[in-house]
Amino acid sequence: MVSPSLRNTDTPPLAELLGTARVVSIPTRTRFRGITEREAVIFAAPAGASEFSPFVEYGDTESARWLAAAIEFGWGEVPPGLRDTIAVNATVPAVSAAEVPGVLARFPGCRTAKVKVAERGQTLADDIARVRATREALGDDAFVRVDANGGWSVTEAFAALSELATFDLDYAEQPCATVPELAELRTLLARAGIRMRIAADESVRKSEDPLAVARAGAADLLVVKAQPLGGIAPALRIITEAQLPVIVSSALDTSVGISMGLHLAAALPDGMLAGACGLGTVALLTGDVVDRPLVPEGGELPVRRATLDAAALDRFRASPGREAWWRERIERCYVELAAGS
Ligand SMILES: O=C(O)CCC(=O)c1ccccc1C(=O)O
Ligand SMILES: [Mg+2]
Repeated sequence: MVSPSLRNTDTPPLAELLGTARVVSIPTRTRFRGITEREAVIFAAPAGASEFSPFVEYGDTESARWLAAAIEFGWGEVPPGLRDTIAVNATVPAVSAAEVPGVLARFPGCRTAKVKVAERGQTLADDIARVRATREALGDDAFVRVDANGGWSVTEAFAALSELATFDLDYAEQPCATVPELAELRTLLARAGIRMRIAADESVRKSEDPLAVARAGAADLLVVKAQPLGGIAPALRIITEAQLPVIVSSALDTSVGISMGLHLAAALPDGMLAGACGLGTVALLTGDVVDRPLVPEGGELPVRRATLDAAALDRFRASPGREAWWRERIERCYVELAAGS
């Protein structure tokens, strides 16, 4: 992993960082990767609002990269944008098939949907029903993807994707957890004559070496998230080196973190984007912290910074205990970054 450092930005002192920080907790509409409350730190920073929102179970070393991203976006510069709108996908959590139309309705105009599969406690039949409902709702000319979050073994993935292939999938995201498993699965699918592109997500954003999956030829495309990779500039470096098409996605951010992803997607030269980006996820939250939430309209989002809404920051303010927890986490991550620079 490119070691995160504070070298290339105008790094604020810790006191300034903490002084501009607001901790919020926003309920999700439906459970998403076990989450029903999305906690985030929002910085009212000089370059514009910025966000720090590593998932609560992540360790400090991993979370420090998310802090480097927040500092870059709030105190540094964003690269020039090459487009001013970004097409986004609908994100369908592991809901029942009957709930799929209601979820899709939150993503007006989206002609691409990404469906969560391999959820713990569910079966392949549940996945098939959810994917079928999505394909039926969107029609044959839409793009439908699945995301297993590494939840399948190679055998399970091969069996599942053999069946799901009948729905003409755009790609399968992180079907298995490890790079060797992804490589083995691709070989098995090719041998069986099943055309199915494989996207790597966790193998990029949670790996010691985000380029290992590309080097191993274990994926057809990469899902890239700005916060976990340490910011827009580090993500662009990884994309350039990987030489694979990419989808820019969110980590269930508020509109502030979504704006970071939009600026990354906007900086990518034509031909590097593999399709609609996973940046429509504000639609999965019950609220937001900005004036004009970055929710999809006509299947796309405008590339712009978000402006904070003071009343919303108050409304979603986290409890004093959670606020103290996040402030201590920022301090620990800041120390890790300072040590790395
Ligand atoms: O890509 C999308 O459509 C939305 C983002 C998403 O799925 C996600 C959100 C939070 C954490 C993990 C993931 C993921 O892609 O695995
Ligand atoms: Mg994913």
